[in-house]
Amino acid sequence: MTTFPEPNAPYQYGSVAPYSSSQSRLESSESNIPYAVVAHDLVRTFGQKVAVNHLNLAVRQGEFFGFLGPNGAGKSTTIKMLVGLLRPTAGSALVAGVDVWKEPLRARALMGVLPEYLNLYERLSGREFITFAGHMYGVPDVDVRRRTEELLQVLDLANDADKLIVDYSVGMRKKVALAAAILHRPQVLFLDEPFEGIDPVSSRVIRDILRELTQRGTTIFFSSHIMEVVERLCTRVGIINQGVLVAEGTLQELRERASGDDKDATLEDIFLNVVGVQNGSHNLSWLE
Ligand SMILES: Nc1ncnc2c1ncn2[C@@H]1O[C@H](COP(=O)(O)OP(=O)(O)OP(=O)(O)O)[C@@H](O)[C@H]1O
Repeated sequence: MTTFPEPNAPYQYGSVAPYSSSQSRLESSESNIPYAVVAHDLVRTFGQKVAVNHLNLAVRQGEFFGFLGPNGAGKSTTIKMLVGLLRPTAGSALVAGVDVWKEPLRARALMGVLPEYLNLYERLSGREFITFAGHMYGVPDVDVRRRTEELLQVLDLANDADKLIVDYSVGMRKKVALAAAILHRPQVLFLDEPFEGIDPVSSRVIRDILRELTQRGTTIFFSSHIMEVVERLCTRVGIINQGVLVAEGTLQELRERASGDDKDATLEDIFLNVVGVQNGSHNLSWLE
């Protein structure tokens, strides 16, 4: 039996041992696996628009968590609040037991982030950028050099490693940003649409790297519109719609809740069901 909070129910701290510096992580009362990401009643408004509406979520260490939702649902806004890029209007966020907004530097050291819009140093080469990121995280120089070369190799960037990032393609930019996000072996990795603009070969390589990271204890929290990838990789999925977390669980749990008897329902079926999209209801009158 899981102890995850119900979607959008206020997160119960009573079910989680309080964090203390000596404990260095959150632990649930029923399981010894600590929570790696906790969103507690997160709210973000932009003027009148409520982009994220009292979102409660808890992801355990080592989970591969897929965060889904239609365009404009609030995925990126949530991720930005979780990683310290966008201050919540209300609520709090913990990463590896550290309050992201109270101890931002400590929290940032524990995470890797691939944001939606990549803000890269355009006048650095790919190799320089990855190396710079490693040094920023305090990784020893010898490890930075070895890991940078390996990452360039496996991500098929070696031949372009000395080219300036300004001349990189969309996919190359994403790969170099991913390399920079994982080089310091973060405890928690946040990826906003990591597979967008990525070719099938690199996509396979990235999937393998991400799987290996989770097998070695890294928690991955990622958003994607590519259902097959989410279905293949994720141990658990959350679906957000209009700022509200409308479903959350393993694929099996979501299938049972959203599709009833349909044991063969795909994640796409479940997603469309949960966000309330009807088949064939979007005809263009002027095409008739
Ligand atoms: N800086 C901002 N100023 C005003 N409104 C914003 C801002 N950022 C996001 N929003 C609004 O908040 C809502 C959620 O946006 P968000 O980018 O989080 O959605 P998303 O789920 O990531 O969408 P997509 O899948 O299209 O990337 C949208 O209505 C968007 O217009």
